[in-house]
Amino acid sequence: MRLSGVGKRYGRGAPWILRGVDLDLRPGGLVRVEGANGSGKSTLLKLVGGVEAATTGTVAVPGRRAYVPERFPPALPFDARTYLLRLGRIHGLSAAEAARRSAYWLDRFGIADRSGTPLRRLSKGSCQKVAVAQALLAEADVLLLDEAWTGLDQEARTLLDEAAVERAAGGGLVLFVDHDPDRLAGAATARYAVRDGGLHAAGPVPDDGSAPRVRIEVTGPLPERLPGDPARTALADGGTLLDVPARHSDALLRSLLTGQPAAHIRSVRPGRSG
Ligand SMILES: Nc1ncnc2c1ncn2[C@@H]1O[C@H](COP(=O)(O)OP(=O)(O)OP(=O)(O)O)[C@@H](O)[C@H]1O
Repeated sequence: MRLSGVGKRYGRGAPWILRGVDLDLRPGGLVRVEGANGSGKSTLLKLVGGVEAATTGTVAVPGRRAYVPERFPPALPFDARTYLLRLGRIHGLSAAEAARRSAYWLDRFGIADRSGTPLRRLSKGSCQKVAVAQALLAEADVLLLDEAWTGLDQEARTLLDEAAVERAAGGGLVLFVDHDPDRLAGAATARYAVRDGGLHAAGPVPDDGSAPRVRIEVTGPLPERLPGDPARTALADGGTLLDVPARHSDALLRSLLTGQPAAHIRSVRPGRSG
């Protein structure tokens, strides 16, 4: 994904919100965007998401994009299931796949019993779950989360944390804004700050090898891609030893347990640090 010389203002004569922004991000990144209120974080995500057009410069984002806006319009004339099905179709899924993924995320967020409720009658928290679900079901190449955790209960926040990590580990690029400075702190691969219309690298999050790791011994066939991109060592008895940073271990274990066919997990142990 690449932004080149991007500027944005909302109308002729209006102040520039962003100017001369260059950004080059690779798949697999989990990127935090920070900045003061009104600095232009949402504007940046909207440009990447194709929701707003750049005033100057070019925005090149390959693949499928999914976006959770800061504010979800609650007055949409759909129930949750119909809305997710439609969004799934817009994301390019077949009707059957859209239905399968909609049901999966409604269930994961614990609102399957409200799938037929009109969105305007759902609580704010449930509505936010639907807003998040529509983006997750896309399994997008670029996932944009604009304060998507706000309004979610703790369980749903954790689920979204894991889903974001999984998307990045699965080769997606995730950009997120959140007021909690610790949001995905252990998992983020880079941070950028929007300031005075410019985008400034706030430093890559160091992975100096000193982070705790987890070792998982499995048997059975493994997919090519796994959350956390674990190091793999073939064992003499045909099993495989997977070694991942601990922050990816939940996502990895879930993926192993829910894979088709599910892998057989023989042991899970703390690994080396440093
Ligand atoms: N559709 C719009 N029309 C006019 N001005 C807008 C529009 N959207 C945003 N702005 C203005 O652009 C500036 C940046 O807004 P933006 O929402 O991108 O900032 P932000 O960093 O995400 O802010 P916050 O942290 O408060 O959500 C603000 O001054 C805002 O008023």
